[in-house]
Amino acid sequence: MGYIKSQLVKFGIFLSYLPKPSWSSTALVSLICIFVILNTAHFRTIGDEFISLNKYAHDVALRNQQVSFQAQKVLALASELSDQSCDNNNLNQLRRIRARYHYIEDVSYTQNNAIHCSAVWGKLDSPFQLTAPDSDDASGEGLSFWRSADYLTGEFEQRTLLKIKNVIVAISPAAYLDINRRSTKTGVVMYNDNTGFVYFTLDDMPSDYVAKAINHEASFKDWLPLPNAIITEKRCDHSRNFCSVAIDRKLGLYAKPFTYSASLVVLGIIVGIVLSFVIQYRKFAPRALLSKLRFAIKRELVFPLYQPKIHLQSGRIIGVEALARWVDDTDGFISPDTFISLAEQNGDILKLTKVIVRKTLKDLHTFLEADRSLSVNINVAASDLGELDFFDFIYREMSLYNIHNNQIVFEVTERSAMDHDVLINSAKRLTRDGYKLSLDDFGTGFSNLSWLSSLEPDEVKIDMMFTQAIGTQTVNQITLDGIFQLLEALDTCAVFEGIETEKELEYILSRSLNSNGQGWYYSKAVDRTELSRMLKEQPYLT
Ligand SMILES: Nc1nc2c(ncn2[C@@H]2O[C@H](COP(=O)(O)O[C@H]3[C@@H](O)[C@H](n4cnc5c(=O)[nH]c(N)nc54)O[C@@H]3COP(=O)(O)O)[C@@H](O)[C@H]2O)c(=O)[nH]1
Repeated sequence: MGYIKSQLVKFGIFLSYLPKPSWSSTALVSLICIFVILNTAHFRTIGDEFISLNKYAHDVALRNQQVSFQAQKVLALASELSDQSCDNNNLNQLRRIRARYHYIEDVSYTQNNAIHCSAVWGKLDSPFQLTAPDSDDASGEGLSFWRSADYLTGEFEQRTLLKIKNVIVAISPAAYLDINRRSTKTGVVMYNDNTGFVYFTLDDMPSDYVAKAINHEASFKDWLPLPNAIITEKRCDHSRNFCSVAIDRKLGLYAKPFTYSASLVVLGIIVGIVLSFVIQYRKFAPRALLSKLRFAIKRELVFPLYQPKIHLQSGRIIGVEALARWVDDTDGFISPDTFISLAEQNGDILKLTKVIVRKTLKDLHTFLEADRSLSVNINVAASDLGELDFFDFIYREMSLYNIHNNQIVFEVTERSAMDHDVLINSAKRLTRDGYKLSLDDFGTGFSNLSWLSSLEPDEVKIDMMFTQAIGTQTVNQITLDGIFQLLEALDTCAVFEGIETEKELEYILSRSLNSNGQGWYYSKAVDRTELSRMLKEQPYLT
């Protein structure tokens, strides 16, 4: 119990962190979900109903053929008998005929619609007078038809009767009983296609639906969730003008118990609420991260780690690159690619740069003051350089320490578009003040030859995609060879980023002895304490 309770509390805390959707949007999304779920269930049910009605109509039509065949056969055989005297011999003949056709309950002889004898009831003491038939000669075969006539069976028992000449057959009441109709709300009308005369109806066929069933034309409207919609399946034997039409009333959800629809509504509400939370989360998660980032910048919770920059031939650590890191209380480590872009896109990058610059100078000033050949690369977004405040800030921070300006290398990362002239003027101002300039990600989209000629950087950083292409026989490898040639012609220091293997290091050294590099082959970014140890030990010296 205690465990469940604590999990519930945790779940409650988790929910409280989620961005809450408004009531109106939740209601709207829930309504849409209810609509979709109800309609989907409705269409599925109607689809099933169509299938089962089709089968039912087919079975009834087949049975009609069998019943009609048997009735005609019995009528013909009985009328062909030479002896129609109703004596025992004649009755036994009738019984033998009837026994062969199980959809026929009885066969009898009449005179003027008065029955004198039948296979089941034998010779009657006095003739049994039938009511007038419902239809005479409806099929043009001299046929009389009673839908439901009082028959010999007794009071309250009616039979469907067919008569040709003086012979009457009574259709067995069980003739259609075994047809499976899967739904209690389906029924059948059997009628004459020519005259519209209704022979009889089966199953659930209210009288006010008879005409509707006969006249119904199938259309897409049958699928609409309307309370009075019906679907029908018609089968006709045109040689006899005989049709049967099966009808299903109360379609889709109208056929289901109220609790079924109610549970779908509840499901729609639940799905709607969950969906609203998901939508809200998707919509506001970046905003939530941004507000957390702003909080982290304000509280100076972002911090730098330092990746050593090595002179590749000697293995000496000649500098470091300050790389921003952010570990959020709830989300944990957030990649700089994510939060730097977020800060750039939302106008917070300068504030972030300032935190990193302030912390870097504070962390490293003793190392920089102790070794004047040591430098630190600090990433600045191009947009930072367009801000006047940036220069005042740098001036103020640098004045706190005895660091030479030429020990600071500003690495210009060009992610957002920036006015070319503003960037060039700012870069010139930095170099005039004695700072060094590094062009980051050289060889990629924003950092290309045009920037190289206009910014005149002290250092170019060759993007790690070229380093990692070494030995791959790819376009990047070919481009890298071109970059080596370019570097030979220029008096610019090159730093190869992302060196991960000895093979990469050897290749770079084989092409350019004086290059610098950094990468996981040497070290990932480390904190001040680890850096201090590395600077003292110089572990990569060859
Ligand atoms: N404007 C600012 N941009 C910054 C700052 N801090 C970082 N960044 C930029 O964010 C990008 C991602 O940085 P990060 O995840 O820190 O990745 C750096 C290194 O960790 C990574 N690296 C270094 N060596 C290797 C290696 O051998 N293999 C490998 N797969 N990755 C390696 O490369 C990133 C350093 O990139 P670069 O700056 O181009 O030298 C990145 O673009 C940063 O620039 C900041 O304070 N401000």
